[in-house]
Amino acid sequence: MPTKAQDSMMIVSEPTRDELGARAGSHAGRVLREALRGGGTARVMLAAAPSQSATLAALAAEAGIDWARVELFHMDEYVGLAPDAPQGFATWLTTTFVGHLPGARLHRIDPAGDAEAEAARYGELLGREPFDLVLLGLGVNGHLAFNDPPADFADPCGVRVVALDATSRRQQVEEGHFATFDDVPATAVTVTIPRLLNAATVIASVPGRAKRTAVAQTLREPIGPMHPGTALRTHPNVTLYLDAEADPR
Ligand SMILES: O=C(O)[C@H](O)[C@@H](O)[C@H](O)[C@H](O)COP(=O)(O)O
Repeated sequence: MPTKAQDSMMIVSEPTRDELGARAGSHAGRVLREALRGGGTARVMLAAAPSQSATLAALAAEAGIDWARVELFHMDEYVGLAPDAPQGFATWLTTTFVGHLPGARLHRIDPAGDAEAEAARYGELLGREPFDLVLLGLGVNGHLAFNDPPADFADPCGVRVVALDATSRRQQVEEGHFATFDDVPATAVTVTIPRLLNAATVIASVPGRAKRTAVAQTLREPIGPMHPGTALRTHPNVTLYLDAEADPR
């Protein structure tokens, strides 16, 4: 499919979710092989969500990546879940992705315990070095990680505790992760937008009809806090992978 620039963002539209994943995963594989060339390490920031499944599956199948030299982080976690709860984002990532990669290390955000202290700890761990690669999705409300609108594009903090808005919590019920709205934790630890976008390469995987409005807003609305996804247009190296259902054009 043709690609097209929107502001500085490249857009790749594929017919299906699996084709989107194959294309985004192979892009991520190229970025990682390049980052690892010369024998160093690479730092990768991950979203943990169904929209990422096809991309992560394709990336896991990529050849020539020494996962023992890749440090993996995740961008958000619910507050108050048991550390092994199936809804936990670190647990989901371990089961679907990291557990299949020999030698890969995921730095987990701990959902139990003192959330403020955990946000501070994780922020320290991330430090200020840019990520080599960020793989992210877009919420139904346009969020990046758990930065719901209005999102702070200039947050001086790297990781913080946030209240989840109703759309974000409903999305989790609609996707089948929780039985009821009240079961979805009301707060989360999230990497902030400036820290998330402090990255050499950002690959956004956004499949599905439920995301079409959020994609349209991300592409067309003025850049600003009410549409967190518009922050992607401020970054020089973002590729947005869509499937036909998500593509509003
Ligand atoms: O899961 C995460 O790590 C992030 O909180 C979130 O930003 C997510 O990537 C989008 O909400 C898309 O989520 P879905 O794939 O569930 O639609």
